[in-house]
Amino acid sequence: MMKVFTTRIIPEEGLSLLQRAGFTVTQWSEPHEMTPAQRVQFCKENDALLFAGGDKLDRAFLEQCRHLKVISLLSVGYDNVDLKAATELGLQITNTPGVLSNATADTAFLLMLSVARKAFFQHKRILKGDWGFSTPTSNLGIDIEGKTLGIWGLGNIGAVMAQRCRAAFGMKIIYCNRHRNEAAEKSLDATFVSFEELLQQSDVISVHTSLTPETKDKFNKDTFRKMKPTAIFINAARGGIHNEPDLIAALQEGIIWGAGLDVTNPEPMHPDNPLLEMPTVAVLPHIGSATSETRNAMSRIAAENVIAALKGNPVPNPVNHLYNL
Ligand SMILES: NC(=O)C1=CN([C@@H]2O[C@H](COP(=O)(O)OP(=O)(O)OC[C@H]3O[C@@H](n4cnc5c(N)ncnc54)[C@H](O)[C@@H]3O)[C@@H](O)[C@H]2O)C=CC1
Ligand SMILES: O=C(O)C(=O)CO
Repeated sequence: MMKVFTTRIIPEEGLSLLQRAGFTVTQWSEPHEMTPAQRVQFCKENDALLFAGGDKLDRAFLEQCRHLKVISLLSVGYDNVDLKAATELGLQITNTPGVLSNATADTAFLLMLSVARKAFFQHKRILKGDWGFSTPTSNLGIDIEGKTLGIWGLGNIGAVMAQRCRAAFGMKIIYCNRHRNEAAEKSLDATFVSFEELLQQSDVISVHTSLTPETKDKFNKDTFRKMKPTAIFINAARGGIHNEPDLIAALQEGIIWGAGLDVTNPEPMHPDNPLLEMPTVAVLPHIGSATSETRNAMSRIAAENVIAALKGNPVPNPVNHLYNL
């Protein structure tokens, strides 16, 4: 009987699919990470790995997994995997695209509105017993209605964020992407702009690219300086895309107005991070896709990738070919 190991407890939908397909499934159920040695051991004892969590899967680890029929990621992001090494070693890697776009875009939307209205900060004031004496000039946020949203990375999630913002707030949509997306331009009335124009014209910038050598640290001292002093920066993609010390400085010096982060660098964020005390900042602990419906759907897709690989069929969601993008 073929054996599958999952690096976290996975939702019921994916688990029961694997079991109904006749595989023996072992799950890591401890509330902490396994050691690297345990991970290698589990890999050796199984035929497929269903990988949840952002740990690095580097060449040294992958070399010990050559016998696996697939490493099925329970995520759309694959930046934690050395895809070049995996491909050279003949290891199939798969992901779970599409099903988490709505939930993740909703998280970006939640952050945008929370920053604009300083919601997390106001909540913390109440917790501290500081409801305060309200005046017509206190507790002011900013309106989102009619403002310009700049999407960096108009793929699956970026397109949903744009659609939500256009429908809810009549925002003007501009975007910068590796390729023009003419369908989205029509349906969202979106305008394709250069990265420089995106920085200069956006009231809100929402980042939805993958993390690659090209996008790493793209938001830094220099790029924040090109943004409006009233701008809000949202990142629900990967923390490595912004330079965190530069973001802190940009907010402290009033170079930009606010930031909403579902992803940080590093994760977890240290509780003493100054971002957590700033009124115009909202931080979430990487919960972009964390709804019951979405995580169930992700587990189903991840299980389908495992089942296809173990039955010798083409996997529905391969990512090996993306390593040079
Ligand atoms: N916060 C969270 O929990 C989640 C975060 N994510 C992150 O969001 C990312 C995007 O996910 P999807 O929208 O599903 O992927 P996608 O592949 O549909 O979209 C990514 C878009 O970014 C563009 N892009 C990539 N590099 C670029 C560059 N250098 N310049 C301009 N555009 C570039 C691509 O052309 C593509 O249109 C994932 O890679 C993942 O890291 C995804 C799901 C949940
Ligand atoms: O899918 C991803 O890439 C995530 O970050 C978690 O859903």
